[in-house]
Amino acid sequence: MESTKTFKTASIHQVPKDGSRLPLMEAFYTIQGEGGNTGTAAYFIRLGGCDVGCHWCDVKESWDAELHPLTTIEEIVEMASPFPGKTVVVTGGEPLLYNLNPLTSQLQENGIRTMIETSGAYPLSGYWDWVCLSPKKFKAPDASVYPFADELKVIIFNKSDFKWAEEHAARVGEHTKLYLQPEWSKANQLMPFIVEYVKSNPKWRVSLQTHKYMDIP
Ligand SMILES: C[S@@+](CC[C@H](N)C(=O)[O-])C[C@H]1O[C@@H](n2cnc3c(N)ncnc32)[C@H](O)[C@@H]1O
Ligand SMILES: Nc1nc2[nH]cc(C(=O)O)c2c(=O)[nH]1
Ligand code: SF4
Ligand SMILES: [Mg+2]
Repeated sequence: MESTKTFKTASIHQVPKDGSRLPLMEAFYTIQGEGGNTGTAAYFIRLGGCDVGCHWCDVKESWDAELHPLTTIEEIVEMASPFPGKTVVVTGGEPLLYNLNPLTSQLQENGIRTMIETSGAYPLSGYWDWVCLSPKKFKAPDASVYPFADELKVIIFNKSDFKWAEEHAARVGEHTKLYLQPEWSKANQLMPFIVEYVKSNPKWRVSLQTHKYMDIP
């Protein structure tokens, strides 16, 4: 089964507020590499557009929404439907820039579980089976998003980030799974500190970007 697809459409656009078309950067069937669902098959839908500006972002090509073709949600759902994993991860870019209600309701109507990767910088839209909240210093999460987080995944870039991680952990629900994930370019250097932190603070778990070690998308 083909796992990637390229698109050709106009590039300058305004994303409609009704969520009927979304700027699609790429979509691919792979293994969820991070967080609580690591190791499970999922179809990733990567939407273009992000104004958070993390200097270590591993997908800066996503930031400019206008580079990514507006695609109807019918087309997106049709592309996702054949894959046996029956799970979609909506990511970006920052997917909460957009109204995700129509996309997620159509996915769920087609028997597909819906998961999101978000910084939480904007209020939640969409109907979700799993919410991964990954807060950022550069644009704090909207307060309304914390209660919906199934997992909190904090990126550790330097040692002061552990304290910052605890501030966010204090804001999520008691059933939210807590993950510390090393920033990729500093992972080797940071791992010993993350390991010691989790050993001393066992409410946290380690999350690695396992897809990068597996050399898959
Ligand atoms: C590219 S972001 C897109 C979704 C959303 N904008 C967000 O930040 O959650 C997907 C995930 O990758 C993480 N991530 C991005 N760059 C990373 C890096 N250099 N090292 C480790 N994790 C990274 C983010 O924190 C987020 O959990
Ligand atoms: N395999 C794989 N797992 C992922 N988990 C979160 C990702 C993301 O970029 O949102 C991601 C990704 O890009 N690839
Ligand atoms: S919020 Fe996500 S997509 Fe946006 S810059 Fe940060 S890591 Fe990249
Ligand atoms: Mg990624």
